[in-house]
Amino acid sequence: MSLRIGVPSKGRLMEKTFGWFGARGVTMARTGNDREYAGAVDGIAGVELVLLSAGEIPRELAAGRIHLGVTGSDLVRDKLADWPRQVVELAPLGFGHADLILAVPCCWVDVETVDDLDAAAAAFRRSHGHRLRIATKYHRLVRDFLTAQGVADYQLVDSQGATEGTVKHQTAEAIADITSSGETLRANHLKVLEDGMIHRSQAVLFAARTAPWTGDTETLRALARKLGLDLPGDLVPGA
Ligand SMILES: Nc1ncnc2c1ncn2[C@@H]1O[C@H](COP(=O)(O)OP(=O)(O)OP(=O)(O)O)[C@@H](O)[C@H]1O
Ligand SMILES: O=P(O)(O)OC[C@H]1O[C@H](OP(=O)(O)OP(=O)(O)O)[C@H](O)[C@@H]1O
Repeated sequence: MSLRIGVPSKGRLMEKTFGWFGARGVTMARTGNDREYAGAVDGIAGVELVLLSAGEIPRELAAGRIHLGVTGSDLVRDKLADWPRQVVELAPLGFGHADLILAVPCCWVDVETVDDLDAAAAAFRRSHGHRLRIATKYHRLVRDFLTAQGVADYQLVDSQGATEGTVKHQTAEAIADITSSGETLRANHLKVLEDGMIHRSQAVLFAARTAPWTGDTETLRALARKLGLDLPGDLVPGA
């Protein structure tokens, strides 16, 4: 058996993950040609690198097909129901920062807070005959946030990309999406609600509660020592 660790297969998340492990004596690299999703780990025995889409890592952890995985804290919370039952956060990695926010058109001068949005949503339904539409790919996080704020008079519209454009294209009235520099929001004439912060995300090293740890306990202990991590007592009995 080997301990399988899932890492984003491309872009900044992959490079920064390689950097984080490399700084702790665990060298990760892609192998083969540019398009081949194969990887290798040096500096510790018994660890297998699995290159995956960041969005699929939560599901692979929950299924126990990988033991450890690096992905955004937003993706784990959105893709897994009751995520703390399925995975454990071993370490925040200090990169991949992005805020999941709720935003409305800048020209909605009376809407600055979630309460204002609630009032606007009720008025919108009365005048348009259908619920105000919020475009997002983060369905679970947005629903949970709005439920906690007592907002119910809306509908979610699925948007898997270019979400800020949905308002201009009239497929939604508001959006919930990731922002980092704020450039895309500004360019699309959208403003973040004052209390519209849904989740502050960053890349996190997660461990799967359901992975078959038996046989990999030694490797896990050695890796945790190398990375300077404390393992939660209930993750692997005896580790
Ligand atoms: N500016 C940003 N834009 C989008 N995602 C960002 C940004 N900054 C950090 N992130 C984080 O990166 C992660 C998304 O990564 P990525 O887009 O590679 O995933 P993905 O959608 O699964 O990719 P793909 O399916 O194309 O492989 C999320 O956790 C997100 O919070
Ligand atoms: O605040 P900013 O620095 O402008 O970044 C935010 C934008 O970046 C992401 O989009 P991405 O480029 O990943 O494309 P997408 O629209 O396909 O998700 C995100 O969905 C926002 O649209």
